[in-house]
Parts: sequence; C-alpha cells; structure tokens
Amino acid sequence: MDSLGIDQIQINKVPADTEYYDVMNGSHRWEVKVHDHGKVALVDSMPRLAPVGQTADFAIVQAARVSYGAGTKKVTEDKGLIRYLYRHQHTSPFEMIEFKFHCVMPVFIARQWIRHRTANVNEYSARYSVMPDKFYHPSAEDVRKQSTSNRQGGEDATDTKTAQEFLDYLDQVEANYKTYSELLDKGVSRELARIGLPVSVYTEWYWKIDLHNLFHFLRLRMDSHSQKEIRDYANTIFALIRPIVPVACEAFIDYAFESIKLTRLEIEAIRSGKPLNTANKRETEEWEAKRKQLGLPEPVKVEQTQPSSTEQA
Ligand SMILES: O=c1ccn([C@H]2C[C@H](O)[C@@H](COP(=O)(O)O)O2)c(=O)[nH]1
Repeated sequence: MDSLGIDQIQINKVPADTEYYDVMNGSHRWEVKVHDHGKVALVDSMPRLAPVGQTADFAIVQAARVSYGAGTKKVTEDKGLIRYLYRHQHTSPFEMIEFKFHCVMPVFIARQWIRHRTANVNEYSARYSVMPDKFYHPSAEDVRKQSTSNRQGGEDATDTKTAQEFLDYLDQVEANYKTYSELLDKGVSRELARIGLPVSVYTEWYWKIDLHNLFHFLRLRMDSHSQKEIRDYANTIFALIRPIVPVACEAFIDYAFESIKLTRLEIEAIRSGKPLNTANKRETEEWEAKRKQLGLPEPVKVEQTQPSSTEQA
C-alpha cells in the first residue's frame, strides 16, 4: 500500500527536442597512466549527453539563462557568455557540470589532494582490504634537491650518488611489504598491519567534483609551485576534461591560470613608475617577477637628496 501517494504522482517524460550525443563517445572510461603505478580515469560526466553540435559547456549556458531556449542561441554567443561569467566570477553555473574520476595515487599525494574538501570521495579501505604491493618509486632524475628559496619545494635534481642512496632507501622501506604480508597471515588485523607501510604506497578513490571547484583545484595544483607529483595528476585531469568542456577550459586558462593578479601597491607602482611601497622582501620579489612578466621597465631610482650646505649649517 502506498500511504504517501507516491504511486499516484504523474511523471511527464518530455521527449528530447533535439538530437543528443554521449560526450564520452560511448566509452566506459577515459584512462591515463600517471607515474609508475598511478592512474586517472574519467568515469562519468554530468551532463553526459549534449545536443549535437555543442559541447557539455552548454550546461553552463543553460544554467545561466535558466531557460529552455538556450539551445537555440548561437554557439559564439554561448562562448561569449561563458567567458563573461568566468571573468566576472559568476561561478554557480560552472557548478552545474560535474565529473567523476577514479584516481590511483600514492598516499603522500592523496593527503594533499584530500584538502580539496568540495569533492565527494570514496577511498579504498586498508581496514577492509589488503594494501597493494605498489609504491611510488621515482626515477633517478626525479630525485629533487631541497630548494633553498622555498621551504616546501624541490626543483633541481640531486647528484647521481645521492639519488641512488635515496632510491636504495626506498627499496628498503618497500621491502617491508613482505613483513606486512606475513603479519596479515599470522592474523594481525589489516587496520594495524598497514601502519608500517610508507606513504609512497598507492591508494585509490572515486572523486566527484563540480567544474567550479575543479578549476580551483587545477589552479593550485597545475601551478609550478605545487609538488611535481600532484601537478602530474592535475595536468592529466585537465587533459581529460578539456575535450568535454573546451570553452570553459579556455576561459580558465585565459582568465585564471595564466592571468596575473595585481595588488593595490602594485597598481600604484605601475602608475608612479616607482618601486613597490613596502619593506617586505618577499612581496617585493613577487612584484619583480610580475613586472618582468608584464615587460614593464625597472622602477626609477629614488635619489637620496643631499642636504644643501646651508641646511647642513
Ligand atoms: O603543497 C602542499 C603542501 C601541503 N599540503 C597539505 C597537505 C597536508 O594536509 C599538509 C602537509 O602536507 P605536506 O606538506 O606534508 O605534503 O598540508 C598541500 O595540500 N599542498
């Protein structure tokens, strides 16, 4: 018996007014291998169907216009609207697009990735399942030196001898997998046995995020200041979604990723041609980098005016 009357609700299944196609071309998933054992696979997209002749970008326009006539507008007008929305940070229409990925990455990358709290995540459980015998093991050229200018980063490769020592050290910790496995066989719980494994061990998850929040992730993680290993994943994700939402991706590159933000002090420095009005060394360095990128001339040197002899007297 349907006491709530749900059975009586009439659903009007309105037929499509135009022909639609699958934006993933009927594929089960679009996969890319990352690093030695990693992977990003696009497993679904919303919208999954787009009107023939349009890309999934149409959903941004549809949301912005909140109208069913969106499909009748010209593609060029839609592009202009998407770019306008992006430039002016009208972000909610971008939230109407969603992507679901299956990602396989080392735990130390997952820790950075999980900070993006606007996604939905389901991670592989090492309490319920045995961890795979898979570890991130960089090549010798990827063994980077600690940067002296930036406490987080590493850019240049170490000398080959030190790189080899590092790789030997990884071999040693990876060999602990055998002990992990043996202790599982002896009955130690999976939730505890895994605590001796290094953070280079691979984990995996399903990750679903809307396009607005994905662009935020990509802006931070495709940036040259992010750790190279997560940057490789971010670039892969961008490559996977670009064919599906090419207009939004181009707007992202033009107005976010490759744009420069100017502070009030920087605008003042451009107007006056004088140095940045701050004693903060880091801020000055940041401005110098922007000034060079913009091709602006060096600031005029402010001469220390010598007091005249009469003033001295
Ligand atoms: O580039 C970075 C550096 C740190 N973190 C976060 C992840 C962890 O929550 C914490 C420490 O991470 P590591 O610096 O140890 O990667 O800060 C990032 O998300 N990205």
